[in-house]
Amino acid sequence: IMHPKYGVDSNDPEHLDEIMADIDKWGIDIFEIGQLTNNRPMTTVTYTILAKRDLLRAFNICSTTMLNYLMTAEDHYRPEVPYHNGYHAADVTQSCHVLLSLPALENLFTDLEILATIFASCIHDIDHPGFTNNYFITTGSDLALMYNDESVLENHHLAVAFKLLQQTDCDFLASLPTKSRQILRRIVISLVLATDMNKHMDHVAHLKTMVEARKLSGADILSQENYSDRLLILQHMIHCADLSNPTKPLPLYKKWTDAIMEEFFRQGDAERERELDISPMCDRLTATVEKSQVGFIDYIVHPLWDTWAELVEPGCREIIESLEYNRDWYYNAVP
Ligand SMILES: COc1ccc(/C=N/OCC(=O)N2C[C@@H](C)O[C@@H](C)C2)cc1OC1CCCC1
Ligand SMILES: [Zn+2]
Repeated sequence: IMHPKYGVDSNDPEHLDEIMADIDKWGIDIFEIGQLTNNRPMTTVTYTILAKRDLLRAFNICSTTMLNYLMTAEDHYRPEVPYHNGYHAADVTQSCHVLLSLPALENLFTDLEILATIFASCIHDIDHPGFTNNYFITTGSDLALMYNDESVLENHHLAVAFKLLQQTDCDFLASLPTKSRQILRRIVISLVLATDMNKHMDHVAHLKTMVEARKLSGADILSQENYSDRLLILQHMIHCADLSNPTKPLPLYKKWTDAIMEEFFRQGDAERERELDISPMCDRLTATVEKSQVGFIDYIVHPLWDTWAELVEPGCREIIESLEYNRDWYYNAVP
């Protein structure tokens, strides 16, 4: 049977055509895609990317099954959560899609590794409750008990995503040979676990090591990477995509900031209510939004992206310029 062009119906197909023409570009308007697809940005973006990369055909994936899985997965993101919802999943998936196409990474990854990266991106925050790992650990939640305080949310996202494959007509991996399924599952697990912010410093440290190694070896391409280095590059990539909001066009970045701050403030409200210490940046009564973003960029996002940009030189020049422009904008906006 035939499906709509982007996998989902639209109230304005011509306008959706215009927006989706930018699917390979940094800075596509994910919010606009959601408005044109009745809040299905994740299904729309992921299906379009998999079809465009010919991965559905390469792995003999039935479109209907793929769409059943994606819509079911998107239904397991919580629309009432301001930031960690289907829009963020679509954003990280599309951002990884663009990074996978960087010239320095051309022909580096197998189709299975690319399928795994796109799949990991679209489910990496599934069923996110809108509170941080630390909140679940300090409140002694069942989730923290289940995962022994270690990457609590990330383990939960993985368990939910793989469990959904058992639903009727949702196992889009059914026709993959067992060996390929095992390899894909290994990669997806390592990529989603890599989105735990506690791993941030390890990402930056390893990226710096790889940049230095390339300077010493003089090799200008990453082709000779062995399997473990290739997997590490994919882990750094999804972490960069997860922290890419400050590198996007300012109008989009500001929407992401409003969303994450509302999510953090609701956590702060819950902590105040429960007479717990209010987490940093989560107190809506004392927060300094602009200053927090300058700090977020200076201490976390810029060090990460600057090192990534050096590794994939020169493919991320414009992205870094956008980040530095946005940093100055927030710096000047500090009251
Ligand atoms: C556009 O802004 C953001 C986009 C995305 C994120 C995502 N952060 O990672 C997930 C997360 O929940 N944590 C845990 C928290 C304790 O620390 C966080 C630095 C990371 C944070 C953003 O801004 C924060 C940081 C400064 C002001 C609010
Ligand atoms: Zn995320």
